[in-house]
Amino acid sequence: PSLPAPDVAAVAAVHRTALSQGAPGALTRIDEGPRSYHVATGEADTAAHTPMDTGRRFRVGSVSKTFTTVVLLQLVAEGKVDLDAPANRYLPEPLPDERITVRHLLSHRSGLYDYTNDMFYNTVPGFEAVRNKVFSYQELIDLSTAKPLNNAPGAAYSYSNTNFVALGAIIEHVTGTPVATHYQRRIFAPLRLKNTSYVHPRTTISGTYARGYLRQDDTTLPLVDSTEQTVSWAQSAGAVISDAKDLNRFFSALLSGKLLPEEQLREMTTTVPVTADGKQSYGLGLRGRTLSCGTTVYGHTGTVQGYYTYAFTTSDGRRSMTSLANTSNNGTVNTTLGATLEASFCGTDPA
Ligand SMILES: CC1(C)S[C@@H]2[C@H](NC(=O)CCCC[C@H](NC(=O)C[NH3+])C(=O)[O-])C(=O)N2[C@H]1C(=O)[O-]
Repeated sequence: PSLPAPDVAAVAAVHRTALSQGAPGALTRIDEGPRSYHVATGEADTAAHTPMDTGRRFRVGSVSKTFTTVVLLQLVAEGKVDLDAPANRYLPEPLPDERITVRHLLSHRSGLYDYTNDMFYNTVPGFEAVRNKVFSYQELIDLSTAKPLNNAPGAAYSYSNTNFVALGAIIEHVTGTPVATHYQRRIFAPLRLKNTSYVHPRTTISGTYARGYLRQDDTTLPLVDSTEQTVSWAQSAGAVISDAKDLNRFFSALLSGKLLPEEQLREMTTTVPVTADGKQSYGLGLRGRTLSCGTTVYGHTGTVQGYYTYAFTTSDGRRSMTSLANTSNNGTVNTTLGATLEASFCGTDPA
């Protein structure tokens, strides 16, 4: 069944609302076959007053988790990793509970505590303390395992960056190759994602990009330019840089079966509800969202200092949308930006 045409006017209205709530700028790009729709609002750089445009790169935050999942599931398809084996079989140092499996990590059911809860409790001081730091995977895992598990392995969904740091460690330990190389060889190059990179621990973004602006906890204070950072606190859980065209191409290729064999794609898209209304779900490194028009889209969201991202596609990969607002620590903006999904896939004014 064909989808209603995207409501570009409604996307622009969502952007205007996000700006009224504190975002310096926003962009949305929708791709469907040869057609693409572009909406850019506000500024990419508030000092230079550079207008936002949809071709700018940005930090994608936890959308990186889907890239990490693709690499891991390709290793599963190659017989190098067993989804239901203990994660400790593939790690250089053991997690505290042998019952944690690779699948638990991919589906946020391990119970591993999320160290960013403490790291960023005070938003700007926490960010400033780590923005130029370089962590090893083990240092981040140790921060997590200093705290008890949130739940027994497999007993509940509890989102944790630690899971995807551990998955990065597994990829590197099993293959002896850095995740950056896997991303490049397995995803970026084959899909010709020319504006997508993993440059950890370099702090700068090359090419043309949107600057990111972090709101302070005291919201009466000015935004903090958070563009340059190592993102070493996240790495395989959040350090990819991309743009809207590449993310649309990535999610479209993924859901249309170009990156994973059928069996692994089915594992990835087998989702479990994570909200009471059942409209939001999580599979393996992949979010599902069922929209008001009944369409379910698959992708991921991202929150990294200065950048909110939504990147989703239809179950057949035919229509993809990426939206960015270049601010963060502003939940109102994040929720507002999510309304581009309704406008892009249901073609209606968001309620
Ligand atoms: C589950 C999420 C929302 S959080 C997770 C990951 N991002 C982070 O863990 C960063 C958390 C601190 C970000 C910071 N906030 C504070 O410091 C608050 N004190 C800000 O807003 O820039 C990501 O990305 N994921 C999002 C996701 O998957 O959508």
